[in-house]
Amino acid sequence: MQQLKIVTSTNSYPVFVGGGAIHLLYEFIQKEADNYTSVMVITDETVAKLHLDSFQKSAGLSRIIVKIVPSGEQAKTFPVYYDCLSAALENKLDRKSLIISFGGGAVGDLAGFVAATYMRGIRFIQVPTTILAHDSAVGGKVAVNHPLGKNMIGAFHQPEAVIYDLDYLKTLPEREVRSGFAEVIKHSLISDETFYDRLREQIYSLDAITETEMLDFLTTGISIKGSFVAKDEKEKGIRAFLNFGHTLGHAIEAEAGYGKVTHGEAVACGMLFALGLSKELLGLEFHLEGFQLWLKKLGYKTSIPEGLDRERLIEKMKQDKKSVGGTIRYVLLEKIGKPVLMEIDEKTLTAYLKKFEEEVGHDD
Ligand SMILES: NC(=O)c1ccc[n+]([C@@H]2O[C@H](COP(=O)([O-])OP(=O)(O)OC[C@H]3O[C@@H](n4cnc5c(N)ncnc54)[C@H](O)[C@@H]3O)[C@@H](O)[C@H]2O)c1
Ligand SMILES: O=C(O)C(=O)C[C@@H](O)[C@H](O)[C@H](O)COP(=O)(O)O
Ligand SMILES: [Zn+2]
Repeated sequence: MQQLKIVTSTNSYPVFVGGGAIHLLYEFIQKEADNYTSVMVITDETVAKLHLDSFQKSAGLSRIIVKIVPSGEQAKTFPVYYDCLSAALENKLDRKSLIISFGGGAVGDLAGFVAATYMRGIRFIQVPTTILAHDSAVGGKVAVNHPLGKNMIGAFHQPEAVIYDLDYLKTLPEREVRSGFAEVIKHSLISDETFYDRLREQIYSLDAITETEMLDFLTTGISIKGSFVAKDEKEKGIRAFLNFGHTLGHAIEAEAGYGKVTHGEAVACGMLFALGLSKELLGLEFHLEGFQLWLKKLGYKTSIPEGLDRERLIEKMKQDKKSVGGTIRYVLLEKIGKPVLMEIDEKTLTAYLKKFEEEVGHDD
C-alpha cells in the first residue's frame, strides 16, 4: 500500500493506493464519524453490479444512501446531476453529510460536482475504480458536460481523501485499460523523460502490465499530477500543462458525441497532434512516427475519427477553457518533460490540422 499526500492552497488530503485499500475507508470515516450526519454513495450501473456488495462489506458501510447513475459519459449530464441533487434533498443530506464517489472519472466528476454545489459545498471522498481515475480522482476538478463543450459546467472542489483500491481494476474491459493508460503517458510526457522512456521500454502490450508496474505507474502519475496541483490549484498557470492533448481531445469527444470515443482515446490522438505541432512550431526533437507506431501497437487509433468536420473541431478548440478572448492557447512541448502554453492563431492550427489528417490518415 502506498500513501501520497496532495497539498493545495485550500486543503490537503491523503491518497491511498494499493490492492485492498478499500478497508481504509471505514477507518477514515470513523475518524470523522461524529462529524458526518449521513453518507451518500454515488456509483454507476456497471460498477454497482460488479462491486457494490463487496464495497459495502469491505468498507464496513451499512447505513448509507446509494444513488446509481448511468454508466459512462451519460452520468455527466444535467438531468443526472439534477437527479442526484434531488436524491440528496429527499434523503435529507445536510451540510455535515458526506458524498462518496464510487466509480471511474465520469462518476467522480459528477459526484464531486454534486458535492461542490449541494448547499454550496459538502465534503466528498473519491473511491476510483478505473486506471483513468488516477488522474480524475485527484486535483479537485469536478464537472458535467454541455453539448457545446466538455466539462464546461463545473467547479474546483477537493476531496477529503482518495481511496484507490487497485483490485477493482481487475474487471476493467480492455478498452478502458487503454483509455486510462493514455493519461499515464500524458503524465510522463509533460514532466519526466525518464518515466516516458521507462514506459516505452517496458510497455509493449497493455495486457502484460504487472500489478507491480501498475502500482508504480499510477503512483508516479498521481505524484506528477499532485505537483502541478500543489503549485496552481485553480489553473491560473502551470496546471494547464495537465491539459496536454486535451484541446483536440475534448473537441473530438464533443463532436463525436460524448461516450462514442473514450476520453483516453481522444487524448491519445490529441497528444500525437500536439507533439506534431510542437515539432512544427517549437522544433521539438521527437520521433513522431515511432510514437504513433507504439500507440498503434497498444491498440490506440491514432487518427481523428472519420466524419468529424475540421471547421467544427476548430470551433470547439477555440471554445476550449484555456482560450482567452477568443485566442487559442495550446499546450506544446519544447522537449519531453518541458511543456509550454502557447498562443496559436486559427490559421496555423487549421493548416496543421489539415496536414495531420492527411499524414495520419485513417486507422481502418
Ligand atoms: N477531473 C479530472 O481531473 C479528470 C481527469 C481526467 C479525466 N476526467 C474525466 O473522467 C472521465 C473518464 O473517466 P473514466 O475513463 O474512468 O470513465 P468512466 O467513469 O466512464 O468509466 C469508464 C467505463 O468503465 C466502467 N467501469 C468503471 N470502473 C469499472 C471497473 N472496475 N470494472 C469494470 N468496468 C468499470 C464504467 O461503468 C464506464 O462504463 C471523462 O469524463 C473525463 O473528462 C476528469
Ligand atoms: O486536472 C487537470 O487540470 C487536467 O487537465 C486533467 C485532465 O486529464 C482532465 O481531463 C481534466 O478534466 C480536463 O480539464 P478541463 O479543464 O480541460 O475540462
Ligand atoms: Zn484527461
